Amino acid sequence: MISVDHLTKRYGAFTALDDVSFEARPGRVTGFLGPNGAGKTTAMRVIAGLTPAGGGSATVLGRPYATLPNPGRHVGLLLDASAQHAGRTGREVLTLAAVLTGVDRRRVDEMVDLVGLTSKEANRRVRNYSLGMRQRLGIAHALLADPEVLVLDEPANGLDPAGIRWMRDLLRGFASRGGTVLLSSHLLNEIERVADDIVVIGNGRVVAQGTTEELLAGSGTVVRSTDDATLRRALEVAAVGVSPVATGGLLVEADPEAVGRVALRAGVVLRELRSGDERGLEEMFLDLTATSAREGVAA
Ligand SMILES: Nc1ncnc2c1ncn2[C@@H]1O[C@H](COP(=O)(O)OP(=O)(O)OP(=O)(O)O)[C@@H](O)[C@H]1O
Repeated sequence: MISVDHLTKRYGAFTALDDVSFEARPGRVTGFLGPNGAGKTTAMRVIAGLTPAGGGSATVLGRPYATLPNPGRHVGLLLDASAQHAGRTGREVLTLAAVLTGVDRRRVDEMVDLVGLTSKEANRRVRNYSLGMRQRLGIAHALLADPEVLVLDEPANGLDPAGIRWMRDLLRGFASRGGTVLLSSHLLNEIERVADDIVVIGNGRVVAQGTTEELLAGSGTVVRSTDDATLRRALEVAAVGVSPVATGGLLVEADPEAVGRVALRAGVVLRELRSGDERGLEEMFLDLTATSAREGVAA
């Protein structure tokens, strides 16, 4: 369990975190979303005791991280995949961490295998690792002591599609065994697929939070047909809210079955019919952070 309670953080006159409160619960993956500079890393650093809070508090397993006995055994951190000593091999990084946290060294090989690094790669110096390999090493490091809590800042960054899927399964498995996962990401679709709960942050403030289901509810149906104009008129006659999608097709405020029935009555052939969830989070994310997004500011 991670509890963040009315957290504030200022750098001079700049407010990086403004009264941020949320929880990441055991048995669940909590996705932490926000545009560049929103405050995600700052919040995670405060949670991990690396940056002092200006006000409010952050606790992990009921206590401030710094007061946990042997915190490395309880909390796996991946905050900066490039922070590992570049001159050490991956295996040395993990062995040193095992010694420091009192973990059986045999875990090192297990973790190397688990994250998909070959033995040869594990014996290579970290300075010669690709970004994806650094992330894999960082995940191995975070999991080494078999912690109850994972705090991961952009762990999918640099992973290839197979790696992203692997990490998704790994995090789901970790949570299903009762673990707590807090992960930040810009990959909205990825968060949508992996997270049970979502916290959206913009300009240092929490702008939305809830279960993924709650946040995506009511995101409607996306439909494409051979005659969108006719379908649109038929939907409007049926008093259903409908708007065009920039990339083609229509977004309809009704479930897929209702849309399919209207299309059937109108004699329109459908080419695509799906729940709007997939684009829902992106729309929500862009809407909620519109005032803080750089592109919005520049426009
Ligand atoms: N040590 C610092 N001194 C001054 N400002 C800082 C410091 N650390 C972070 N900031 C500022 O706080 C804000 C939040 O930064 P943070 O790194 O938490 O954002 P983020 O949401 O993780 O962004 P990104 O997605 O780009 O990594 C930014 O405007 C950043 O410039």
